[in-house]
Parts: sequence; structure tokens; C-alpha cells
Amino acid sequence: MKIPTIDLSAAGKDPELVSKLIVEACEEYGFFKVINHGVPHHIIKTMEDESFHFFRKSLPEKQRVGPANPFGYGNRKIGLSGDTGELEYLLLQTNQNYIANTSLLISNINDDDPSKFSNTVNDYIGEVRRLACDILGLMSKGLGLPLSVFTTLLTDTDTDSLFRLNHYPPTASNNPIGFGEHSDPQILTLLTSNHVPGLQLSLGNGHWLPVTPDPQAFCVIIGDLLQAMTNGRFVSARHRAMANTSSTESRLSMVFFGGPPPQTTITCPPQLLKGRNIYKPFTWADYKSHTYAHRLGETRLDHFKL
Ligand SMILES: C=C1C[C@]23C[C@@]1(O)CC[C@H]2[C@@]12CC[C@H](O)[C@@](C)(C(=O)O1)[C@H]2[C@@H]3C(=O)O
Ligand SMILES: O=C(O)CCC(=O)C(=O)O
Ligand SMILES: [Fe+2]
Repeated sequence: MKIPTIDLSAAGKDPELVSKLIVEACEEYGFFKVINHGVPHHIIKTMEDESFHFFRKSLPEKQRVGPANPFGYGNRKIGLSGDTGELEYLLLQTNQNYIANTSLLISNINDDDPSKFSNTVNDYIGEVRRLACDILGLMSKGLGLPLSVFTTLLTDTDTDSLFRLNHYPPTASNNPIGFGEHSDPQILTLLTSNHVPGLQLSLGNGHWLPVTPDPQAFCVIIGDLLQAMTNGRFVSARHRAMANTSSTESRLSMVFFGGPPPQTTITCPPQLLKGRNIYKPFTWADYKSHTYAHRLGETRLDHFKL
């Protein structure tokens, strides 16, 4: 099987076709790649450089950001429920105040420009949020819904999106897992990585498909909320990242998780509902607390089944 790759530059000429291809990919795999996405290369490159700049710092310097509970700098411990993996990461909220404060903590008085990190993150997040909204618009179109049904989830003033920088250094550890199997809880994830492989997509029954790294592309991963909002028509893709044992170079992934305002009710819009609802309505705040109280590998959406 080959991961669907969708050329977004074709959406200008033939939006119907692109929407159809996106909907098919969401139904079959909950995962696809987009190319010609319009995010300028220099924005991605600068974000990558800043990330490596951060991860090269000494441990005490990185720890100045504060421990990841859940936001901050994490090393091997993932989340608050005992999961571990061969990586270090920065998990950030995406609001401007949080980014500005974090940037101050990251910069060293004599060394870094205190606004360099925040400018870079804000530029990057601005671009990927725009891309996420474009993709949600095409999904709505493909499903025959008004564009706003999905796009407002990420454009309201108090959206709850996250940004994660994952660094997988070369390791001789005998733990093969970098970031264990899971689905992302939010609406939609946009992931890009450098050229070092590691990401795998679950095909079920213990079969895994390695995702060939392509720094020019974004991987689009359907999250649990979109599975619930489409009444199971779209599937949230289970994925994992292997530890970086075969490369002498570090792997870096940069991951935007598009989440709606916490009080948003997650339910299938009536225009889309065929038959009965699989899930009871819940808010993103409800789902988030459920997620954070459970282990990475659990199928957390099942808890909200009717
Ligand atoms: C073990 C956990 C880490 C996680 C919160 C959770 O309790 C279960 C979901 C995990 C996940 C996966 C996708 C994203 O990387 C993430 C930020 C998210 O929203 O859900 C992480 C959480 C985390 O690292 O804190
Ligand atoms: O690093 C990767 O490729 C996967 C990371 C991931 O799945 C996540 O951060 O949720
Ligand atoms: Fe993920």
C-alpha cells in the first residue's frame, strides 16, 4: 500500500477532485501527505534550525523551560501517565503570550535574541494553521458541508492548538520505541520531519507502514475529534515513531495539533449523519481530561461510544 500524496496546488483548478481525494484518504487511512502546500520553505527551515539550536543546549539550559506537565521540556517521559520513549521534546501552547514567555526562558542573556524563537514559532504556526484550515475547508467540501463547519474549529479566538518539537537523537538503547503507538486526540495534525526516518503508520493487526521522510511535504493525520465529528466515517490514524538506532544523525519532527476551543461540543453535524450516532456529544475539554488521564496506546474515543 502507498500513502496517498495530494498535490494542493491542483485545488485552484479542480477543487472537487482534490476534495474527493482528501475524503477518500481520510476514510481509508486517516493519513495522507500534502505537497505544494504553500508553506514557504524558509519558514520550515528556520523552524528546524531553531529547534536544533534548542536541542543542542545543555540539559540544565533546556530545563529552564520547565518540565512537560504537560507543557514544557520533556526527556524520555511522555505525558503524565507513565509512557516513555527514546526522545526529548518541547510541547508548547500556541497562544502568543505563552510563546513569548517561553522564548524568554529559552534565550540566554548573552547568547540569543530573546524574540528569535518566538518570531520563528509564530511565523511557522501562522502558516500551518492556515494550511490546516485550507485542508479542513476541502474536507468540508468533499463531504458536502458548508466550509465553516470545520474551519471555525481552528479559527475561533480561543482555539486550543499545540505545537510539539520532537528530537530523536541517535541511540544505542535497546528500547526500539521513540514515541509509542497512539492516535492524536485533536482535530487534525500536520507533521513534517527532517530526512531521518522513524514515523510509521499502523495498518492494523500488528502491521506497520514506514513513512518515507519528505521534508518538502506535510503528513496530515486525522485526530480523534474528527473521527467523532464524522461519526466514524474518517478514521483517526494510529501511528508511532521508532527510536533512531540506524542513523548517526538526529531525527526532528515538528508537529502542529489543531484543537478547537475547549468548550466546543463535538458531535456529528446533522447534514452528515447517516443512521444513528456512534458517539455521545462531548466537549473538547471533556475529551482532553480523559486523554491526559490515560495511556498513550489506549483507544480513548471508545469511552464516548453510545
Ligand atoms: C500519554 C499521553 C501523552 C499525550 C497525553 C496522553 O495522556 C495521551 C495522548 C498523548 C498525546 C498524543 C498526541 C500529542 O503528541 C499530545 C501532545 C496529545 O495531545 O496527546 C500527546 C500528549 C502529551 O504528550 O502530553
Ligand atoms: O515524531 C513523529 O514522527 C511522531 C510524533 C507524534 O506522533 C506526536 O508527537 O504525536
Ligand atoms: Fe502523534
